[in-house]
Amino acid sequence: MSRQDYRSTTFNYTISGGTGGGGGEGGVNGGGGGKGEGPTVNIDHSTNKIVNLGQGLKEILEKWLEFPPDTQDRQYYLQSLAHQDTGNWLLCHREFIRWKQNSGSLWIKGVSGTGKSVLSSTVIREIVKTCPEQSSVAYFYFDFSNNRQCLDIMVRSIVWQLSGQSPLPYGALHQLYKALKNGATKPQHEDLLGVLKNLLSELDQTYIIIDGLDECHKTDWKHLIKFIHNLCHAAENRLHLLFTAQLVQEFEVAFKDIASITLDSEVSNNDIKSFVSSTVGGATNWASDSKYAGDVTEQIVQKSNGM
Ligand SMILES: Nc1ncnc2c1ncn2[C@@H]1O[C@H](COP(=O)(O)OP(=O)(O)OP(=O)(O)O)[C@@H](O)[C@H]1O
Repeated sequence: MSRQDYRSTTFNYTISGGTGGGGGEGGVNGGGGGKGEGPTVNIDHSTNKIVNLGQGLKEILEKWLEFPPDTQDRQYYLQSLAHQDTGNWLLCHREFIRWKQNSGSLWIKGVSGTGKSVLSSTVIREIVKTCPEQSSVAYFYFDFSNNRQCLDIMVRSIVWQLSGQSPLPYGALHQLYKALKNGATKPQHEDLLGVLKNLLSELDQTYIIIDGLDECHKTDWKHLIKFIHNLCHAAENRLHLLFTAQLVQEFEVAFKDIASITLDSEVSNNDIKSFVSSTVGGATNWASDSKYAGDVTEQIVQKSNGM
């Protein structure tokens, strides 16, 4: 359903689970209990956005999904590492521009340490900054250090982020919550995939960026590959999916038909040079002397071999 269709639709919400009213005045028999009231949802009909989830529908759904991480912490951290202007080569790359402007998938691949995660954060910054207001963005960093290595956590996080950007925020998720006995049952992988497909069909241009597929638990790889393939074929024409991963055989085989950019020493040398030359220039020893700085930078860049 498009945004336009929502404008002419009336939504009836039945929400259970509110708090009962206070007890009545004590008498010989005690007073009657107050009237229970469910959480209220207010919809701004000019935008069809939920403006107030009343007594915590959003919180109820978030808890039901076991608090999906939004990984903004990782985004901020990686952007703090990115040396100024590094990654610009990618933003100007023909394949990247094609991906940004047209729906489809793009795989950024490279061995460990070639800067895939930092580049992902640059891509996310670029998309958030430059894409039209009606587009939606969700991202996830698989990450050993934060124990974010499960496919299930990634799916919950992406569903949660996109739910908040839907024309009817959290509507599809709330439907699922109701269908699963008002949250008595936890959603299965397939349930969440159904919500994700709904979201993708109702959202305008949607950008999903997933960093570090190889950092997902290997036991989940089979399902992860299936998930990526499903996304590639869902919601024709409106999903832009970018993911990064090391060059492992399983991914090479599974994603052989997906457009890709390989990070090798050739493409990353300019970024490395920019970083090394600013570090050498700021050194407090002989290396920063203009007589030697150029040579020192060249030697380090050569020895770094793209990492
Ligand atoms: N653009 C950059 N500016 C400054 N430092 C960078 C940049 N890119 C990478 N680095 C440095 O290199 C390190 C490794 O980068 P990153 O984690 O992005 O690589 P990766 O390819 O994702 O590695 P892995 O596959 O092992 O996860 C970073 O922690 C950072 O110190």
